[in-house]
Amino acid sequence: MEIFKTKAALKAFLKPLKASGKKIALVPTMGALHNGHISLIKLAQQNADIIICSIFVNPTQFTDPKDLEKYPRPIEHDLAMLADAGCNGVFMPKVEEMYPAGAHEAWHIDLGNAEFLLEGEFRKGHYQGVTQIVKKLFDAVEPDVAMFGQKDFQQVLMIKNMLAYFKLPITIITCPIIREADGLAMSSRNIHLSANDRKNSLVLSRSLQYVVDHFNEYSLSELEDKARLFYHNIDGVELDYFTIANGDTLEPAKSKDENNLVALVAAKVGSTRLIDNMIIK
Ligand SMILES: Nc1ncnc2c1ncn2[C@@H]1O[C@H](COP(=O)(O)OP(=O)(O)OP(=O)(O)O)[C@@H](O)[C@H]1O
Ligand SMILES: CC(C)(CO)[C@@H](O)C(=O)[O-]
Ligand code: BAL
Repeated sequence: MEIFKTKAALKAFLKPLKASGKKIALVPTMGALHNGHISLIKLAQQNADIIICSIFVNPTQFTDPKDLEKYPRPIEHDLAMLADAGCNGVFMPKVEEMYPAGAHEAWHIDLGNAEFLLEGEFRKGHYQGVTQIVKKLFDAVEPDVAMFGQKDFQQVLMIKNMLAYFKLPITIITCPIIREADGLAMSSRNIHLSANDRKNSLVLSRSLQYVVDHFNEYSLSELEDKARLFYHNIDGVELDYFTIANGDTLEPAKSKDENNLVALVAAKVGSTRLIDNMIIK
């Protein structure tokens, strides 16, 4: 497995591979890898010949400086996991490589109204930062396909909108959420959960599963009310939102007859903010 710290070195590696017709997949990550990330690598291997994983904790998408500072960075462990999974190359640039003029580089594109909903409401500007770095990663790799996890449901929508904005010829593949045996969605931030937080964290997947399982029994607002009740009286858990939304627009669902419905949740468990979702239909 090759390791690249500069765009130039990465491009030099990819050039002959592209010339010989190899299909390239990019798996963008912020590191602190777990089996959710490895599932993206495995799916990439089914869809391309050469897999590049990027590891970059992107400062411009963090709205909370403490969150950025304490983001886990176990790089040796990450490299071992990627080598084991058969990843071909790892791109791990420094901040200066991606933002030569500094991490305050200007960027603003129209991502549509969904930018301002849900995560966009709680992490203002987050998706401008995400699309800014993903565009830079796409420019560096020029992949045929790129893999993203459904766990960041809104992120996938925003990246597709960014692709449409720049008319980039890249196929986005959305990968299912990988969960711990008890239902908690794997996430790099789970490492921050105390033993008590870890127990409390199950409320996210349980409330989502409740809505999926009882979808035919109640109205949309009853389902949301019942799901939100799961969060009442749990010490140390603070619900940001629980919503049943249209999966294309992320606007609150108006009718149970809509085709593409998804339940999405974000909650603070102890001092760790977690997100999760389940597709209803
Ligand atoms: N449990 C999971 N199942 C499938 N894909 C996942 C999972 N967790 C993360 N991913 C995907 O991996 C990619 C990289 O995500 P990232 O490095 O931010 O990891 P993360 O675990 O989501 O961390 P965070 O704690 O920042 O949410 C994203 O496309 C994300 O959606
Ligand atoms: C896509 C991404 C790597 C951009 O920094 C990040 O938002 C993530 O890990 O989901
Ligand atoms: N996985 C999404 C990246 C973030 O939380 O900033």
